[in-house]
Amino acid sequence: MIARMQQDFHLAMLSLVGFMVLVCVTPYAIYRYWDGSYLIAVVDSILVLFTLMAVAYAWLTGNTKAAGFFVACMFCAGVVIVVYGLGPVGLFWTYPFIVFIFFLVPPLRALLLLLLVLVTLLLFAVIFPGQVFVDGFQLVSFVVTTAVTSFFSYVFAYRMLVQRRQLQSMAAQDALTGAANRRQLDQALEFAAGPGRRSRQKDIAMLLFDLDYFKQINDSEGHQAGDAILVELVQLLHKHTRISDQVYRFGGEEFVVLLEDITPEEAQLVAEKLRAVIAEELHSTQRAVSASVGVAILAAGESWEQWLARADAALYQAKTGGRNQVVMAAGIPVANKASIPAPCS
Ligand SMILES: Nc1nc2c(ncn2[C@@H]2O[C@H](COP(=O)(O)OP(=O)(O)OP(=O)(O)O)[C@@H](O)[C@H]2O)c(=O)[nH]1
Repeated sequence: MIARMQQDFHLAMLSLVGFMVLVCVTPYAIYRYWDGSYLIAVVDSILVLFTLMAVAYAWLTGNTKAAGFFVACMFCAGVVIVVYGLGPVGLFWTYPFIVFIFFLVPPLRALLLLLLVLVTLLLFAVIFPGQVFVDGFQLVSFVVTTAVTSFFSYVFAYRMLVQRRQLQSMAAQDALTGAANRRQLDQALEFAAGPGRRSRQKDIAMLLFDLDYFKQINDSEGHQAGDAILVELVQLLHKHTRISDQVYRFGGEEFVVLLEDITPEEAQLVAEKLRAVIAEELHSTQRAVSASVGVAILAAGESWEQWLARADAALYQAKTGGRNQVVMAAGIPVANKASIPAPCS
């Protein structure tokens, strides 16, 4: 449970808001029943109940966006009713509400919802004079203090969002090429070979690329020229694959492309196409650059380590067979055996 919250920021925030609502609002709901303020008591109870239901929904489905938006909208309606019902005393609830809402939805959406609440409260003030605000001075003080609180909450939430996105991309991407990094690859392979994916209709293919004689480019043209080749290679791989096909840096000058929902024949055609594109379009300042490719289709019951080892063995064969070629790994799923094309080179 803790691990899941550590991984999912929105789920953690939603759970925290749920906990705070339970602890802070429940005593008020009980007090309001005892006090005879039934409208507020019912509103408080609904807030607590529906917030807990939304948190449970987020935990069960993982859909924290919908749950957060639902709770935020409910809070908006709740705070308007509470302020209307309690009058000036209810205004105090607006401040924790402002902070809560920035934990639940993206900053701009939170700001728009807050604006909606403020406009509604001001309309109430016009339609029912004296019900929500004691006098004009209180109204102006309220508008200024909520505007300042909302603005600084927005700036803080926006900054957090930008930094979180930067951190996420740093943790997931290779800094040089922009390809997904090794950690992402390990997770993707583990997921692909895991029980959830076993029931898919078509196969999943791993294409393992290794540039040929790359050390010579580094040695003769410098490390920067080598870096530029790696960047260009990833651009080519992205350009000539589907958006859903992921490109990963396996390490050094080795890259993996995962092709989902594909047959072995199609995987071989794609690998061959990519090899040809690299041989034609990838150049250092002094020479053409080629790549060797090992292709492995995930076999039934196979672990991702075994799958990777087969792709690596096929790549080794491509290297020893003369480089600049594609080799299909042995051990392809029994169901597809009849349609396996012969190794091409
Ligand atoms: N420029 C650059 N070079 C890198 C990077 N990572 C690994 N390398 C280099 O890639 C080269 C890999 O060399 P080798 O493993 O000998 O392979 P190769 O020269 O490509 O030869 P074959 O793979 O056998 O065709 C080494 O010189 C590494 O220093 C990188 O991020 N940038």
